[in-house]
Amino acid sequence: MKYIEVVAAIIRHKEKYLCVQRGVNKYPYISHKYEFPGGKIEKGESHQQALRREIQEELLMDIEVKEHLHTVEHRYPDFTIKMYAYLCTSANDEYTLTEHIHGLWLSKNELERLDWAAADIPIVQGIMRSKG
Ligand SMILES: Nc1nc2c([nH]c(=O)n2[C@@H]2O[C@H](COP(=O)(O)OP(=O)(O)OP(=O)(O)O)[C@@H](O)[C@H]2O)c(=O)[nH]1
Repeated sequence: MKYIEVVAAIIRHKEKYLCVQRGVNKYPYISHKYEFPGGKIEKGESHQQALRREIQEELLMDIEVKEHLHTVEHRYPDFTIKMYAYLCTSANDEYTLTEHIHGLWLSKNELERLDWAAADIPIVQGIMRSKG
């Protein structure tokens, strides 16, 4: 079973969190799901470097990486991911989607409205339970 390590950015700006939607994918359980921006960690990269690179590529956005929030391991039918989620901040709410089909800023209690990738559900629940 393929095993991949992924970083995800929980980008918070003015009490809202940036959520992005994937387009069609060869795996139906990934297609059109919402997720946090990020991606695979490349060889030799720190989590912080991978996050800053991925967010620059996917959103043309500069972020500041803050604390580690959660690590989730999830087994999909065709691969397993280990995902490290970090709280990040941005100077403003502007982004340009280069890979995703939709993006939106939601407050904590609105997050559960979206159809999240299965691996993200524990992360979303953790954010919704968190204070502040
Ligand atoms: N970035 C990100 N990926 C997630 C999340 N949740 C989740 O299951 N994933 C999965 O983790 C993998 C992330 O790798 P990626 O973004 O580099 O995937 P990709 O297939 O677009 O990249 P590739 O074309 O280089 O293979 C994908 O299979 C994605 O579906 C999430 O919240 N953020």
